[in-house]
Amino acid sequence: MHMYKEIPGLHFFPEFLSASDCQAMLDGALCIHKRLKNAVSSLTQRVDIPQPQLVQNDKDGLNQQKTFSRYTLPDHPKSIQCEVFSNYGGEGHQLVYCRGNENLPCFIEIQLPKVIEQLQALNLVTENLSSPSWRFTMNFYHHHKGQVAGFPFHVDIPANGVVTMIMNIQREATFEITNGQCTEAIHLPVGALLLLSGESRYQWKHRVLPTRSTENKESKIERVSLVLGIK
Ligand SMILES: O=C(O)CCC(=O)C(=O)O
Ligand SMILES: [Fe+2]
Repeated sequence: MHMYKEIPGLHFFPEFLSASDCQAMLDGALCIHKRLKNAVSSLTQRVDIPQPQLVQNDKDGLNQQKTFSRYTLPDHPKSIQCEVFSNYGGEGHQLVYCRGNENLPCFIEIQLPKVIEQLQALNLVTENLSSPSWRFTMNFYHHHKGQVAGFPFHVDIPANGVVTMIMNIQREATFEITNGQCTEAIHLPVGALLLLSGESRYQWKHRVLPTRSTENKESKIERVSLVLGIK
């Protein structure tokens, strides 16, 4: 594990997931993506998602007005609900949000024991996290104008939980985190887990840089990241 002493609450595990875990999770996420494409939304609406104060005045930060569509999907043996935001962080970035334990896809449920064990080892599972409520985000970054889309500077919204955990499962990326005075770039290999808690989660903002693509197919999904939030 790596810690950055100037960034309290950030824990970095470059080799948390095996190649086969990553592949299984990528297959699971792409399978859900495919089902979403063929499904009919039960609701489409505009919402205001106020961004945390720290980033509210950023001119290239996230737009607070969002449009999302809600879907119910089969995920054997249950069915799950999710909300789909196209172009969440900008063009080419699609965010799929599953709120609550009942809406966790099976492919991520089976990874939870390992994640919980890690949280316990870090002493992050305190009393109010002992029966956690999970949030799960799938980020699909598409090929857009010669690049793999990124995610501009933001602070994860409070609703996403007190600890957020990013799993990098398809392709490497550069993650950047800053508090205005200090900026750290962290290279995320495939299989990495980056855990944000405390100050790093609330007082620092982060982003993922777009990267040059090696492909040439507009709209192809080139990077998937999965984010678990616990509350
Ligand atoms: O894709 C990533 O690596 C980061 C995603 C992220 O910051 C988020 O979902 O809030
Ligand atoms: Fe984030």
